[in-house]
Amino acid sequence: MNPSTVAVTGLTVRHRRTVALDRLDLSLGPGVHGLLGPNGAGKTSLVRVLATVAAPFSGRVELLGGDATSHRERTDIRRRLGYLPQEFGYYPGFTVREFVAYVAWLKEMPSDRVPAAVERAVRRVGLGDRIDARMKTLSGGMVRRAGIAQAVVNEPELLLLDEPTAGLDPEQRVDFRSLLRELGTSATVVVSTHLVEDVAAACTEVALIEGGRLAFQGTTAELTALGGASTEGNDSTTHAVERGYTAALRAHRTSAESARGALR
Ligand SMILES: Nc1ncnc2c1ncn2[C@@H]1O[C@H](COP(=O)(O)OP(=O)(O)OP(=O)(O)O)[C@@H](O)[C@H]1O
Repeated sequence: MNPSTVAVTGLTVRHRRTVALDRLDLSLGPGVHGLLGPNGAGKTSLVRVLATVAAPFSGRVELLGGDATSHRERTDIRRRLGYLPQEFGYYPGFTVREFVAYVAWLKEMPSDRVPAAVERAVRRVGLGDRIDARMKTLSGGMVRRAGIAQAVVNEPELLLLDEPTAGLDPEQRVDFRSLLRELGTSATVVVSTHLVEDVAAACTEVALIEGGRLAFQGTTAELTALGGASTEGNDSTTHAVERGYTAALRAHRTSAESARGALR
């Protein structure tokens, strides 16, 4: 069995006729992994499979040493992972405490551990002073933070965050990135994001997806190095990670194009 927290082989995900992921192979271990790619690349499709809320069309998905396609093993995997979807629902009349406790209950956490775990999770996202406020009274950014709290309440070994910083104010983003770094010292954290600042500040590794295939995987430093010295734009505004991202995408497109050419 593969020792990685996430071991995906030949993963294909389809939405009717659209192929969102195309025979993807990916292994991830502890650390903070930035999941990058253009709009429609397949990031959300991948995160949803890793969160076990969507089923693959084909391929193998091993999470935390278990087979995610096996009903029995999936239950154990779900207890041990945390997931923040791009959009999530909640009962508007619930307080933040009730919302996070409800998720702890869904994760089948021992009930004597829940109250302290809920308070810790809510404090970690800087919502301690609003813990007894109703969800419907929170701002969009605060709802997002409550969403992050529910994702970390069970101290997950695998944490999946789909665009977690969308809607957070700059100060909260800075705090959130330091929380990510802390979580990544023990857990495998996957963060889908369009913000290169998130990657530069919090991610140790990067997986870049395009057209449902892996275009690049390596450390953030390796991605940055791909960008080389800037020859275009103003260096102070063109971030080094952004240049690496663009260079990796272009290299992937060129090699995909020559592979297609060889087949013609
Ligand atoms: N429910 C759906 N029905 C049909 N097609 C879908 C559905 N969800 C996603 N797709 C398609 O699958 C592909 C991958 O979409 P996905 O949402 O995984 O990409 P993404 O990388 O998360 O994009 P973004 O950065 O815009 O959030 C796209 O072509 C998209 O149009």
